[in-house]
Amino acid sequence: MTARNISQFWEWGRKIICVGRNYADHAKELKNAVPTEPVLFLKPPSAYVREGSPILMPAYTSELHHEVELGVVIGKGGTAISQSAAMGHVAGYALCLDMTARDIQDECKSKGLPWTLAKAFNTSCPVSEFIPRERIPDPGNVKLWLKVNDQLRQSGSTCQMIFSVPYLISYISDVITLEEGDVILTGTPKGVSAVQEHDELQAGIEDVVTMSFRVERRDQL
Ligand SMILES: O=C(O)/C=C/C(=O)CC(=O)C(=O)O
Repeated sequence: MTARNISQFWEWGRKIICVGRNYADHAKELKNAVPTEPVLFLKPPSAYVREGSPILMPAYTSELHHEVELGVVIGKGGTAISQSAAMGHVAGYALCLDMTARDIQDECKSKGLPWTLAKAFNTSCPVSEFIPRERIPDPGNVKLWLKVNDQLRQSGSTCQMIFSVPYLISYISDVITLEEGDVILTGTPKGVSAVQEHDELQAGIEDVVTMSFRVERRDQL
């Protein structure tokens, strides 16, 4: 799959499967137990936003958090993919943000409700350009960072992930068939924090890609 085709998928929309609590330090900073199995949730394709458009903070949250993540772009679909075959299904990568309405997520957690309002709103998944797989030879050794208004907030490496990319592809595809153009968000390292209207977020994968987004407030919803 070419970079051009993949960017079309983002415009047409494919599903986004997210992995929560995949870094022990982040699980602990939110006072969660370190998981023994991947924690999964979904974002719809309408969550994607590309550079040049703002992240729209829903009116119902007063605590919007950034979470910087490595996104794995699926190039060849499959069900019940083995770990040994998993990397053959990867077209490439993207730098992604999992924007999270933390106050709403906490409320949902306390009521035993799903996280949809907190995680799946429009523009909750800012993404970089497509990164062909050759540019990231080892997805288990990728340095990620995020700054808010030029101040470093997150800095981590995918070597800290609890569940590796091949494990996640295998685990997810047992439950949800993966299709060409799907993206797996692999979880965030520690350092998540709140952003405000008019903040500028910059994020990067060291030596590979950078991206920036402005936060604006959405008037309704
Ligand atoms: O359980 C919580 O309080 C929060 C979990 C998350 O938001 C997890 C992630 O999205 C992540 O770890 O990347």
